Amino acid sequence: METFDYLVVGAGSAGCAIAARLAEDPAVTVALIEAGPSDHHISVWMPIGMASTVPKAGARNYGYYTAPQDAFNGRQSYQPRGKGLGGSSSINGMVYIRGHRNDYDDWARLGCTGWGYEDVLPYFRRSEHHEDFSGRDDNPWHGGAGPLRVSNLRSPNPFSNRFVQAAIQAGYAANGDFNGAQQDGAGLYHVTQHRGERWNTARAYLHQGDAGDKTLSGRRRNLSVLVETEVLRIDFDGTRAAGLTVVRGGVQQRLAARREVIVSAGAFNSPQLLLASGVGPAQELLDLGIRVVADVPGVGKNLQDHPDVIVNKQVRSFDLFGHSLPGFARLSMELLRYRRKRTGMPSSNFAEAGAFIRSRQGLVAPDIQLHFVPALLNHGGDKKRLGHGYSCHACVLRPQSRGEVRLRSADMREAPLIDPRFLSDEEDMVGMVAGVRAIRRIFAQQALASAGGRELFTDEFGPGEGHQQAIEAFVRERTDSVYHPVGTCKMGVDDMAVVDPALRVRGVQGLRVVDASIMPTLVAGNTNAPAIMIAEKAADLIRAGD
Ligand SMILES: Cc1cc2nc3c(=O)[nH]c(=O)nc-3n(C[C@H](O)[C@H](O)[C@H](O)COP(=O)(O)OP(=O)(O)OC[C@H]3O[C@@H](n4cnc5c(N)ncnc54)[C@H](O)[C@@H]3O)c2cc1C
Repeated sequence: METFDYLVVGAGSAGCAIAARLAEDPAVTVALIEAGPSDHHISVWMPIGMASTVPKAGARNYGYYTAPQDAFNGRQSYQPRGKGLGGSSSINGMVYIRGHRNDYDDWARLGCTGWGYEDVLPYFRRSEHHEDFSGRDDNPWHGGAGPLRVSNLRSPNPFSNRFVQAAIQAGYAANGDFNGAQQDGAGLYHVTQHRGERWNTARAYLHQGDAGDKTLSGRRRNLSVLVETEVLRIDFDGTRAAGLTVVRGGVQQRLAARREVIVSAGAFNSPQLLLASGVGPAQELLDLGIRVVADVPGVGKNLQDHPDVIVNKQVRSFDLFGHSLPGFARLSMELLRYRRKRTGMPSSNFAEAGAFIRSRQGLVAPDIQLHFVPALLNHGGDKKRLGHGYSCHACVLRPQSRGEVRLRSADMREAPLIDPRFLSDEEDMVGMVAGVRAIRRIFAQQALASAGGRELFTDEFGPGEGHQQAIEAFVRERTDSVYHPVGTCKMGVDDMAVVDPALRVRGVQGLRVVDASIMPTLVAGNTNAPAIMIAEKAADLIRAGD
C-alpha cells in the first residue's frame, strides 16, 4: 500500500492550494487525488471554452440536478460542478470577488475564532497576484506576488462598459475595485486570468500551464498528483482516518495517510464522502446500511446557495455574442485574433461587469449582486435563441433558505441527493423581486436604452416598476443557482458544526475538510477566491500543528 503524509481528496479550488502549500515542506509527502482528467484542454484555458463545459454534464462537469424545487413550480435546479484538475475553477466564470468584510466578521461572531476579516485578509493577499500590483506588496487589499493571477479584462465588451454607465445613470456609484475599500457600486469585474487565459488553481498552484510537465505538480518530488482516480471512501482505524479506498483505471486500491486525510471535494461531494464513510447523522447512515464511525448530525445540512434570476434584452448588435450568420463570422475573426494575441471576444468571461447594490435604505451592506453578460443567456432552456442581446443576473447575497445534501446510496459514483430548498424563506423572494426591478431600471437608462432592443419574458409585468405578483411568477419560472453552494460541512462550535475552527472533523481524528463546504454562512459574492483563502489558512493551521 502506498503511504503519504497527507492525502488530499479533490484537486479543485481549495484542493490544489492546500496540497501545494503543504508540499512546500520538503520533509513531507502529499498525494492530491482527483476524480477527473488533467486540465490541459482548450475548453479550460480559453475563457469562452466554458460555453462548452458548463451547460451539460461531461468529462469536466458533474452536471448535477437537484430535487424538484417547490418554489420553482417543481423545476429541478441545475448544478454544474467542475471535475478534473482545478475543479470548479476550471469551468467557472472567473469573476474574482472575496465577499464583504462583514461576512467574515459574522463567522468570527459565530465562534469561528481566527476567521474575522482582518484574520483572513492576509490569506487573500498571499494567494493573489493582481496585475496592477505585480511584484509589489504595498497595497492594503491586494497581493502582487501570490500564485493566483488576477487581471483586468483584456477586451471588455462595449456593452459591459455601457452597463456600468447605465448603472451610474441609475444612481449607483462607480466602483473600480469591489475587493478594495468599498463593495458598493458598479464596475467591470477583475478576473482570474493571465495574458488572456483562464488561471485556474491547477495553473496557480501546480503546473503554471506547462503541458510538458507530465507530473502535473510543477515537478515537485514530494507532491503526487493522481488524476482520474476516484475516492470511494475514507478508511478508519477505529475513529482515526487512516487512508482512502480509491478506484483507478477500474482497479480498487488503498492509500495510507501517515498524518492526515484532507477532504476538498466541494460542497456536494465532501459531505457525500463523509456520509459514505460513516461520518454523519447516525440514523440516516443506518437507514442506508452504513456502519457509523461518528454521529455528526450536521453533515450535509446547512446547504446555502445564491438564487439567481436573469433579465434579457434582445438587441441587434454584432458586438454582442449571439446566434446569427454575421455573429458566427465575427466570432471566427475574433478566434483568429485570440490565437495571435490572446485578446478579443474569446478572452471574455461572459460575466464581465456587475454591481453590488442595496435594495433598501438602512442596510449595512449590499444585499444584491448583479452580473452583466453581453449575450442572451438563460438558466435552463432557451439557450439557443437566435439573435443577439444582453442579459443581467440578480442574486440575493445572504439567502435565508437552507437545504441539504444526502446520499442515494453509499456508492460515491452515484450522484448525491441535493435539495437547496431555494426561496423556501420568503425574505429571499423579496430580494429577488428587488433585483429584477433594479436590473430593469438600469436597462432603461440612456447608456443602454440608446442601443434599442426589446426585453424578453417581461411583458406581463405591466408599466413602471411592474406588478409584484407578475415579477414573483417570473422569478419562480426563471430562477436557478448562480453556482455558489456552500455550508454542508459547516465550521463552528455548535451542535450542528461539522468541523471546528481548525477545520478538524468532530468525533474523529486525522480528518479535516478544507473547501467551500466549511463556510458557516454564504459570503456576499462569488466563492472561488474564498475557497482558495480557506485552503491558504488551513495550510498554516496544519503546519502550526493545530
Ligand atoms: C459554472 C460555475 C461558474 C462559477 N463562477 C464563479 C465565478 O465567476 N467566480 C467565483 O468566485 N466562483 C464561481 N463559481 C464558484 C466557485 O468556482 C466554487 O465555489 C469553487 O470553485 C469551489 O471550490 P471547492 O474547492 O470547494 O470545490 P471544487 O473546485 O468544485 O473542487 C472539488 C474537486 O473535488 C473533486 N472530487 C469530488 N469528489 C471526488 C472523489 N470522490 N474523488 C476524487 N475527487 C473528487 C472534483 O472532481 C473537483 O475537482 C462558479 C462555479 C461554477 C460551477
